[in-house]
Amino acid sequence: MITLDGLSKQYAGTGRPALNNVSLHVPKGAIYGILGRSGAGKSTLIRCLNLLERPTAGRILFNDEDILRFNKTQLRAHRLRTGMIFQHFNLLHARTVADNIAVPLEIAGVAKAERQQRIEELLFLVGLADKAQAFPSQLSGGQKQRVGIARALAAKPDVLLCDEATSALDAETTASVLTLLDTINRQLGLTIVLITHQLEVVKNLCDHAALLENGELQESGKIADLLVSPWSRLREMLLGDADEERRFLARHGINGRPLCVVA
Ligand SMILES: Nc1ncnc2c1ncn2[C@@H]1O[C@H](COP(=O)(O)OP(=O)(O)OP(=O)(O)O)[C@@H](O)[C@H]1O
Repeated sequence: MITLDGLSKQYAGTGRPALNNVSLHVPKGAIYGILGRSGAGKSTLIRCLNLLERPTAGRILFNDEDILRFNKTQLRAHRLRTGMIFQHFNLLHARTVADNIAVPLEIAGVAKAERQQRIEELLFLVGLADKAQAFPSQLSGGQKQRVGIARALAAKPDVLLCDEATSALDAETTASVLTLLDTINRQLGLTIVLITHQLEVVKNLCDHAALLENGELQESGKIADLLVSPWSRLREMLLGDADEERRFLARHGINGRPLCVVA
């Protein structure tokens, strides 16, 4: 579905590249978590996926099409097929919930009656059917992120990009937003790419993961495969105490203990 091939990004006037020769593959329907510390290059990477940032080298393939070769019309269509949610929600404060969700539909030129129907469906999907006429200032953080998710899904994208989507939320609200993302992935078959510095997000939601450090990809792949690799640092990071380890391994289809490590 998405392939990054030798992706690099050097911001003007900086010594070290923010991304250095990053290659990875996100299969269709995956929930792909990209982990890294502050400054690792996560935001740069996710912003390259809809060309909010333009890489300085490499290719970005969506379904085998190189988006760096898109003209303006193709790029506009690509951005509608690529929904995005943000740490601080980025809602329009003067617009109601319904009118926030309408934004991508207005950009796509969807007629008013169809827009209204789609907004109702989306509000139901994210559990905010009674909040259509509320303003963002009247919502909790978790509710705001649900509006962000509904807006990101409005134009029926193939991919949802999540930029530290739960970093501003408490643990309980984070769990409910992760459950919603999991449901959307299953029900709509949506591919999700998320960046986070929260290990818990990758543990609780993702089936694929990558680790970025100083702009370089350290490792990447299916979590079930990383868990049986003796060299995997992600494996070390993801496995907690014995009980948690048992549950986590079972979730990824690896049962029985002790963990059988294969080369
Ligand atoms: N617009 C910019 N101009 C110059 N340098 C930038 C710019 N944006 C990011 N950088 C630099 O690129 C590197 C990667 O930054 P990036 O924001 O992608 O990392 P991150 O992993 O998302 O960090 P954080 O979790 O703190 O947001 C950092 O060294 C940062 O200072």
